Amino acid sequence: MQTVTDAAALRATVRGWRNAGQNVGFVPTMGNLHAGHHSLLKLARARADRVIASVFVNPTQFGPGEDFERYPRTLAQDQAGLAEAGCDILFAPEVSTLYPFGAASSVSIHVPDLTETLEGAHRPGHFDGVATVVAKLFSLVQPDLAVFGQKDFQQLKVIERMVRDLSLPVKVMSGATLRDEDGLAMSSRNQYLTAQERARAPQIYSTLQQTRELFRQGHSWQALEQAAKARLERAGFVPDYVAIRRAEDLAEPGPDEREGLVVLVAARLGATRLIDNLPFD
Ligand SMILES: Nc1ncnc2c1ncn2[C@@H]1O[C@H](COP(=O)(O)OP(=O)(O)OP(=O)(O)O)[C@@H](O)[C@H]1O
Ligand SMILES: CC(C)(CO)[C@@H](O)C(=O)[O-]
Ligand code: BAL
Repeated sequence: MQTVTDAAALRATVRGWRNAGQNVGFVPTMGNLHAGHHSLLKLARARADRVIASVFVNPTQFGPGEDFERYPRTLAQDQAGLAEAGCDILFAPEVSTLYPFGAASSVSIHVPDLTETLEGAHRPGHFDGVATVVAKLFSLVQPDLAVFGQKDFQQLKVIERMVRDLSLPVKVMSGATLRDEDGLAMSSRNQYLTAQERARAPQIYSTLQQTRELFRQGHSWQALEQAAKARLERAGFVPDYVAIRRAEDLAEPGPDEREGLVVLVAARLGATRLIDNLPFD
């Protein structure tokens, strides 16, 4: 596996592959890779002749006071894991490659509606940063398909919407959320948890599961949101939201709507903010 930092070198290699009739799969990440990322790579590998992963801690998707500085950067370890997982190129650009005019002066992509709620409401500007950097990465890598995790459910919807609205020639695919044995969704941020917090963290997933079970038994989604929030608070979390939404567009369901819903949560445990979700169908 080659590690490439230079955009022209990346383009030249991709052009060579294309001339040889090979298609390209892409897995964008912020690094500190775990089995969840590797599962996305495997999906790309199964559907593309060549696979590129990117590692880039994107400054424009972090708000003031968020963890941009302390976000774990483990490039050597990531390289080893990606090579083993059958990645052809690791693209690890400098900030100046993605933001030639500086991050603050970048062209910015705003996906309306979908980004005004949930993560977007609690992390203002976050999805502008995500949409912008993903569009830039797509432009540099020019993949035929790109794979994103369902763990970042709203992010997946935002990217699908951007790709469709801008007619980008990329097929967006998604991979299921990989979890530790006790149910905690794998995430680079889990390592911020103290041992005591780590022991409590699986209650996010058990709360999602209980919410789905009670929904299937006929409880109303409004009552279940309140119950799940209270349960998390009792367990020592500070929830930003627990929301039952339409999976398709993240809109609030109608009072009697029972199909195609998903429960999404973001909650703080000490200094760590965790997100997770569970589709009801
Ligand atoms: N547990 C997981 N299972 C499957 N995909 C995942 C998982 N965690 C992250 N991903 C996906 O991997 C891609 C890169 O995500 P990212 O590098 O932010 O990883 P992360 O571990 O979620 O980090 P963070 O803690 O910052 O959210 C995204 O498409 C994300 O949805
Ligand atoms: C898609 C992404 C790589 C853009 O920086 C990031 O938001 C992530 O890792 O999910
Ligand atoms: N995995 C989503 C990226 C972020 O939280 O910034």
